[in-house]
Amino acid sequence: MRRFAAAVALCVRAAPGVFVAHTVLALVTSTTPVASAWLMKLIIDHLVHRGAPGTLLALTGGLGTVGLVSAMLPQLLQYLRGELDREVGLRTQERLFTATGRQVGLGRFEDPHFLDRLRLAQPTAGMNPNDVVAGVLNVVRAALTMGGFVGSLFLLGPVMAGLLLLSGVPMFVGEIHLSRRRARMVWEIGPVERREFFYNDLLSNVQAAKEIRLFGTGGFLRGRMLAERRTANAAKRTMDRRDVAVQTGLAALAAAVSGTGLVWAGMAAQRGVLSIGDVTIFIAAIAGMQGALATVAGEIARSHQALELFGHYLAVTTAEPDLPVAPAPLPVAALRDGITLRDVWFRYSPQHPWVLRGVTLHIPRGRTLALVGLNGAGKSTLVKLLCRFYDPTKGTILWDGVDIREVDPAQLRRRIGAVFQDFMHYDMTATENIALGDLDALDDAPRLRSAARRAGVHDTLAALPQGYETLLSRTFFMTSDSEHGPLDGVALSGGQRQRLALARAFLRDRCDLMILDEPSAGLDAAAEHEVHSSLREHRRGRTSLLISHRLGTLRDADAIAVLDDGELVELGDHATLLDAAGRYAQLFALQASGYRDDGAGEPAGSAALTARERCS
Ligand SMILES: Nc1ncnc2c1ncn2[C@@H]1O[C@H](COP(=O)(O)OP(=O)(O)OP(=O)(O)O)[C@@H](O)[C@H]1O
Repeated sequence: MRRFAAAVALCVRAAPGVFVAHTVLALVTSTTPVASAWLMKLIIDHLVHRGAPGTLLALTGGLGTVGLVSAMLPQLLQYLRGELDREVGLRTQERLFTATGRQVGLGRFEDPHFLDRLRLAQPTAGMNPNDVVAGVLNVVRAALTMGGFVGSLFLLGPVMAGLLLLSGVPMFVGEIHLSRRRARMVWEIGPVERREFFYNDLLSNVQAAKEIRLFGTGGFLRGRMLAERRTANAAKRTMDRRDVAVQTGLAALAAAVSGTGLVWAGMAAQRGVLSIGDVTIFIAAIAGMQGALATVAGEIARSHQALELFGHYLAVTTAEPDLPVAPAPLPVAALRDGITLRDVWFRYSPQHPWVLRGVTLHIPRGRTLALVGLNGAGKSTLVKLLCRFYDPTKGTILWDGVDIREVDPAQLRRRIGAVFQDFMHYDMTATENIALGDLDALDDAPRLRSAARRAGVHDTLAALPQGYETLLSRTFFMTSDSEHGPLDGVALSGGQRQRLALARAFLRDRCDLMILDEPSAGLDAAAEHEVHSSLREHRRGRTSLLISHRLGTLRDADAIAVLDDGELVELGDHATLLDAAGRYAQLFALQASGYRDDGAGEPAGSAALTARERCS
């Protein structure tokens, strides 16, 4: 009932006028079969008893009107139902994605159960709260029709009417059983269908197309996709067979009951207990009631299934935030002192190993801290904690002494600019790709251009066919030009995309903390130099966290923190760390040896003094 009430509320809010019109018309249509059956009986009895011609005219006129109404209403109802589906679908989609957007962190997007529910809860996957309401409305309509016929039958043969009603009981039980099993099957094959979609997406995705062609993995992936489809099909086939068995049994029962009814009516007419008109309405009533019973049972089953799907929607839209939000969050003021990590321990879940182990670190305001470490050392994880995509498992992160769990996450993030290692490229125009860093700049061309200039991508963008308005994707057409037809978008190179991501981050130049996780990994040597000079300029006097495996680009950072398997093992500036002859010095010497022209690579364990002499 709670789910049903929520579905009705959603439909009413989405399109109140259409909802009322649809409901009223649907109820009116339920009365037409009974009305025409009675009019038919009256006409036949009238003809048999040779009644007055005026009455006959009125009765036939009435029957004609009812016929006209029942011929026209279904089309109107169908249109209203379509309109309601569209409006309710739109609102459902809006509420669903507003709710997922309210999730504070990333945890839910790594929870397969949540993702299964999210898929089932989407109108595009067939879930529409209107199905729940329309189903219940159809039940009411069929029940009204049935009520009319039951009344008629009770007048003619109460025993027969009782028998017919009783035959409805196994129908309900059977249909509800089927709908329960179907809902369970839909839930069980959810992960299978999501995997199928994953392979499907891979096989139609330009990024994956290169490797798939080169490694010749198309057949393998296609096989995997089809295997998932077969698994889903097998589950559906089992369900359909069960459906056929139950429905056939129910249909046989219905036929037996109506056959018995007809035999009884024929014999009663022979004995003179029923008139010819009575027999006519009896036949219409039996057929109408059987139809209505089947409709009621079928619609109850469908509504039950729609309610189950709507349950997933409610579960997603009312899901608790994955990270707790303070009831009265503190405002996040501009950074005055700095950001502190105090004994931070983190693992992605209790089943995962520790990724950060007791990290204590201070990033003073206006300074640049560089993070160094081998692959998997925990650098990007630390960044995600700073942005509060996850909370530390133990320990705290303080923004000017305030635990970031106490502040509004959206406010905190407005104070942070970032280029992530796995930065995004959007299949949108160049303007939009940059402006997504700060939507206030969407119509501010000088700001967008200045950010692009600093990221060294302005000349590339300005030279595109439509300049900054060029679509940076080959997946869609640009808007059609009536003379030349649809225009192709443009694909940027990897390095150009990275510069675009940098421009997006530069747009937030007023932010308090700039995080750059491998900002130049895809750039050529000249571009890297250019971008790092620009970054150095941009960082001046700002608080920043810089991650790079190219240690040469970090040497002018105010401090360098070395993470090893989640532990902070060294902290100091470039010179101090080289003198310390530890992990950093080893890594630096190893990397620098690759640039020497005597061809001798520096072995990993060599003395750091040599490294300092040669590299600093
Ligand atoms: N979402 C996640 N769920 C579970 N484990 C994760 C997740 N993201 C990262 N990890 C694990 O956490 C560890 C640290 O990963 P992280 O990305 O922080 O390393 P990193 O130092 O940035 O490495 P790289 O230099 O390769 O970018 C790795 O062992 C990784 O497998």
